[in-house]
Amino acid sequence: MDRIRIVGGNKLNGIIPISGAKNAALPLMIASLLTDETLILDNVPRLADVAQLQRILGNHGLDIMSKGKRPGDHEYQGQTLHISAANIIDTTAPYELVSKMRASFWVIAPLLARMHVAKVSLPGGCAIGTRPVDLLIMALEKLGAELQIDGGYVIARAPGGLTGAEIDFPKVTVSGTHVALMAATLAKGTTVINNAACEPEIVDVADCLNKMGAKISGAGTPRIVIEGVKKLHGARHTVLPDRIEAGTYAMAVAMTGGDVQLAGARPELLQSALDVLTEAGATITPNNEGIRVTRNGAGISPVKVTTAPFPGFPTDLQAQLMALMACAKGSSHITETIFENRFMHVQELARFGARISLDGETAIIDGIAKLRGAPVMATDLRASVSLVIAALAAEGETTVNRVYHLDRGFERLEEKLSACGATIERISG
Ligand SMILES: CC(=O)N[C@H]1[C@@H](OP(=O)(O)OP(=O)(O)OC[C@H]2O[C@@H](n3ccc(=O)[nH]c3=O)[C@H](O)[C@@H]2O)O[C@H](CO)[C@@H](O)[C@@H]1O
Ligand SMILES: C=C(OP(=O)(O)O)C(=O)O
Repeated sequence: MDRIRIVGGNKLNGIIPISGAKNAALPLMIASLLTDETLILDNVPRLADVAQLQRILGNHGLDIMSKGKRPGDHEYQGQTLHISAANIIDTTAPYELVSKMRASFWVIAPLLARMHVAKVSLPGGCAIGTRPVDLLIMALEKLGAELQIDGGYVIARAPGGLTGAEIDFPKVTVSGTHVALMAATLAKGTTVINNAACEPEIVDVADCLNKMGAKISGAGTPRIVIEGVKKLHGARHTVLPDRIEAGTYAMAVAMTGGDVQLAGARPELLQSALDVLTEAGATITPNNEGIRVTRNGAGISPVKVTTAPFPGFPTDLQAQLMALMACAKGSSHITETIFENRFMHVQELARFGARISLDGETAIIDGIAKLRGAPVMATDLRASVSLVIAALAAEGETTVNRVYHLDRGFERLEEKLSACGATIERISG
């Protein structure tokens, strides 16, 4: 199993190119199931989750062609995928494939919408809470599907096709919104999604679906209206930049000090995180090429932050902020409201000497002057990268074990950080 070795203490200086967003690329790839024509996706990140979804889509009978680099392409340019679901030969998504990645469960929506039948294993994904799918099932039932759970599979049928309906989510759910949105595009009549997630990745998927001929309005607001159409067609779409990757590197710079340009990052996608970083003492300068992050001299100030659905502070940056606050001059409070068990990084950060206590859904972090490197274990995707951030600023050497979690969501992490002066290497095997 690969490990990452980091020797801390170097400031980060240089340019970090921001990749396409994992959490948009995955549902966009899944949306290709809705049409028998080719969907072309540009700026798809090279990630383990993307490769896994390619396997899942391949199992349904999709042809996926990945275009290689062309002269003049930037070394970090994302890949272009040509995905064709001309023939769906299998409407089952098996446990062996789906259990590795939560988003793969979402294939249930386009399969039901187009094929009127789907059998999909209950999902896996990051161990950050119980993560039920009751609201996804509720949304599909509202659209007229019959669902039952048998042997760990959700078996869904809609013999006459789906029918538009009013879907009221009792809580904001990204997965629920993606599923309802995709299913409703081919339903008969109009669907209204109330209390929809407003995350930029939802907007990106809705934009792509509209290019494919869907009739969606209101994406990015809590009320999305979808007028069902008979058929969708092919389209070409560029995956939006990864706001979580951008926020992660911004926190790394705030932690180590230095001056880094996050090339291609879009500030409006992570304004709440940028505001918190400014409060913590980093200087954030949006510019034409992305976002410049600097911290020179000044220490890190403590903050009080509560995670919330977009445009609030993202849960996917909570662990990284906690690593940063481990070195703040004072006591910080971070409250996690989205997932009930997203504090697995606390015990690992403690190995660096961080002083963190938990009180229900709030972590209290008493900053210390210096963390010390240690062997640590990656537990989930964002927790893993919080350990990398801590290690970059810690005195001495850190080994991060189980880095396959990182590979799910961070493209070429070691290359991007070492290009900015970090001492970081992957140890294979
Ligand atoms: C691949 C992807 O895009 N993953 C993101 C997505 O996860 P995901 O789509 O799984 O997150 P949701 O927004 O659906 O979950 C939010 C909350 O709703 C609960 N819930 C959800 C569905 C359901 O049927 N019942 C239910 O109770 C969840 O347990 C959680 O407590 O949004 C999360 C919240 O921004 C992010 O942390 C993940 O990175
Ligand atoms: C929790 C995450 O991913 P997933 O929903 O795929 O588990 C994440 O991207 O931080």
